[in-house]
Amino acid sequence: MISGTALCLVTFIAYIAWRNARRYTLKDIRGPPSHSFWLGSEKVHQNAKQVGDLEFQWAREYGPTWMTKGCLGEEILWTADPRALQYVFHTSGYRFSKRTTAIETTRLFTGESILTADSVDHQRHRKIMNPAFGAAQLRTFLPVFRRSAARLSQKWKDMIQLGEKSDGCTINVNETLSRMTLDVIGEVAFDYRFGVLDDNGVDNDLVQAFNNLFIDTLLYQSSWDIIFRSTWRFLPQPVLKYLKYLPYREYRRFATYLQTAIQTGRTIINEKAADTEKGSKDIISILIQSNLVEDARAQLSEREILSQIATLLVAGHDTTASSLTWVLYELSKHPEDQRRIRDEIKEARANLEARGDDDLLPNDFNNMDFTNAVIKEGLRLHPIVPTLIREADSDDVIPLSQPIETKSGKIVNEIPISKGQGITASICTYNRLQSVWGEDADEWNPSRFLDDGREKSSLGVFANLMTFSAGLRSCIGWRFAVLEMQAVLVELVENFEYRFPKDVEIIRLNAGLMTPMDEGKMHEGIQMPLEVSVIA
Ligand code: HEM
Repeated sequence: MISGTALCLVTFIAYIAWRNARRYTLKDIRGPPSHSFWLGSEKVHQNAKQVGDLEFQWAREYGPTWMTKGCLGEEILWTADPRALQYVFHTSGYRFSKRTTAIETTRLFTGESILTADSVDHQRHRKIMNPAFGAAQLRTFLPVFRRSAARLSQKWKDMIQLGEKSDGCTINVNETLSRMTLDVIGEVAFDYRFGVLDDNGVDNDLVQAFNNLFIDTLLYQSSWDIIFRSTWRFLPQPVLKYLKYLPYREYRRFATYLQTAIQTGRTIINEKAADTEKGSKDIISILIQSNLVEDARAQLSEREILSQIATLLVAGHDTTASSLTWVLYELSKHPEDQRRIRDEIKEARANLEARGDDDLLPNDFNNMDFTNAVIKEGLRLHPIVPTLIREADSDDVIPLSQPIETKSGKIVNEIPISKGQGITASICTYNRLQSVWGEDADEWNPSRFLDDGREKSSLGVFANLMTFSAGLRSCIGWRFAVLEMQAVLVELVENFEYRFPKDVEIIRLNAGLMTPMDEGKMHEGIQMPLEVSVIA
């Protein structure tokens, strides 16, 4: 028995060694030492005290492109180099696919969605979803953003009034922002009222299934799970289909969420079919209409449409809530920037009155230069998706804007790679490169975005940032997210003042998204306690 197991293990390792043998190796590229054959630097990276800390250190030591060892001796190319990122995410179209581990993990909680589709299939998803994210459509969502922000504002005022201190109280801003953005996505994406901000919807099955999903599944993965996931790229697709049945807690959590989202989606779609009079303008209704006008081969199947519901819930609410949370965190440390935003709001309101309009429109938000600079700076310093993982579909050459010195002392400005080469794009490092953002790249300085020179090279879909990714697979919801952030930030800065509490140490953890926690109270889960007081 033991010799049988040993034989299987030896054969498997020999197979991996054979798969790892490539035309081009990265052996000459510098990088941190590997900690073990089985885990390489993977666990050390995933369990780093703070998201980004190791990458920032590696980039300082080796330049913006380096190599680490992954599981089972694999070589992984890391890059934050602007030209390399432009090449992988933009110029090459679909030649750099998402890696199997990333796709199959995402499939566990979104099913056959836009996030897991590749190439021609992805184009089909994107074409049908695009109309729901256009500028005209977004304008119809703005009243929902404003209404929800006003409800959140009222909720905070009630909390402050009920609190012990009359001049303010400490609020875990991430928690209530997340509830608000969940209500928003329910309403604008499916015309569905979760009502979680008012506590009515907390018992909702979908809300329950989503609650802490990524903390329970992706934060502090076990060694065996990290190694197990790294073997997925060796497994044939028919075998990967069975991952969703694995009896482990993490896999059951994903499966329960997906099943619940699909069931809820079915109910929503049946209700829409029964009420054809309503003419709904939510994302799923638009998607269904745009699907109907496509010819049969280009249409999304019912299962694929249902999967978009699971996707929009995951991609479209905590992302914006976390990004806003980090902006408020920075503002709580920079009261002078809060005041500058308030001045800008006053000016915009005066213009509004002079025009005779009722409320701020997308253009008014776009004209608030400093407020937008604050949003961009928040997205730059705190990209909630800190890394993106890709794989070369064919042999290729990665161009670099910043040449690197190899172990043998050569200076190279391009790196030849073999088919199958894993590439990790370090978004958080790119967003802090001094060569792009200036010497104060590690510091909070929204004014950098008021200086036109900073945005001269253009990577990514927004403000030269990689926070929403770039190219064909960039975030479809980035305009949605920016408008929602503008509307909510204006409401929350106009009505409240923020201070960072004493004795709190916020750290950034990797739970799928970059997640804030209070170092002294990790057991309390996601935390961003800020002292909030009402502006009289
Ligand atoms: C500040 C908020 C947001 C950030 C930072 C963000 C970031 C990203 C990133 C980095 C990707 C690429 C993921 C990958 O390649 O694996 C992505 C994709 C995506 N995002 Fe966002 N996102 C945000 C908000 C939203 C919102 C509000 C929606 C929808 C309402 C949304 C829907 C999507 C979808 C559907 C995709 C998949 C696109 C595709 O594969 O073609 N996101 N997002």
